[in-house]
Amino acid sequence: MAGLFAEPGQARQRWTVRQGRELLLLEHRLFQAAFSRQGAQLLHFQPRGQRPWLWCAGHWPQGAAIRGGVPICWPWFGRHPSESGWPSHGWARLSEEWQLLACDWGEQGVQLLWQLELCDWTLHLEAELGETLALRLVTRHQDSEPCQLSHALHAYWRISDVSRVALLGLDGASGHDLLTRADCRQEGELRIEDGCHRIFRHTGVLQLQDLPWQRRLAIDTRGGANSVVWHPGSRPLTEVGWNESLGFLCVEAASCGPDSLCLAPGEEGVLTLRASLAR
Ligand SMILES: O=P(O)(O)OC[C@H]1O[C@@H](O)[C@H](O)[C@@H](O)[C@@H]1O
Repeated sequence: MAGLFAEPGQARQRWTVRQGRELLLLEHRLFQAAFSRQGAQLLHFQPRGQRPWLWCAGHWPQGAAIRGGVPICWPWFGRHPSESGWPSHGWARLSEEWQLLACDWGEQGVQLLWQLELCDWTLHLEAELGETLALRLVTRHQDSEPCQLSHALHAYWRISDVSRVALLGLDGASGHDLLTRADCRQEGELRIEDGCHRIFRHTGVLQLQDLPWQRRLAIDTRGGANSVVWHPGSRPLTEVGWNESLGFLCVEAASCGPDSLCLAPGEEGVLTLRASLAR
């Protein structure tokens, strides 16, 4: 996101266009942040005096999802359960139809409300940015029948080097390892050797410890059913260089797989993700 905030005297909130995407830039006394309208995706968040908390790829392919920040996976996570041609992780992160309904400034931060209406569905993303970061995704539908939903806030956390960080708070948690296709149980801290894709049936306040950067982020995945940890390891990612991919680890809040939701008419599906600097 280098250069986005470089112009002196700019407004504290403004729209700009980068790589064909409409971006909302926020310049608050406590932080800088950027959202793309596509996907209502928080791409950048940096409290003053700190390193950025979120990683984002330098190149954003046209007509595809932006890899980085906090993509919203919705209304399904991963592959669609029955439609093999439908896009991975759903439509929300591809849509440019998101509307910004509110952006309220205060001394302690900014509260934003984004909305996407799609067929019978209404999706809201509530964001509270200040010294900490909080995202809340709320799904409603108007169908007369129950609807299936899986979703994730697929955050790409920026780190010094994926081989040098540890994720704490999952000791004893069980889940499913999608790389080995076997159930798994975490013992002690989680370190990434060559890739990771585990869906834990556990949520909590996880600590992403980054010793080279002397930083520990507390990532709160409570509010969903799962914590997901993903890194591609040596598997190449389209248009992301090898060195670039060492700089993130995805730690996500989700409800997916066997923990997907079945929303009765009028029922809301809610997912939250919060982060703060651990003291
Ligand atoms: O590559 P995408 O569609 O942005 O999703 C990110 C990753 O999400 C994970 O859940 C998938 O298992 C990976 O295969 C995928 O690469």
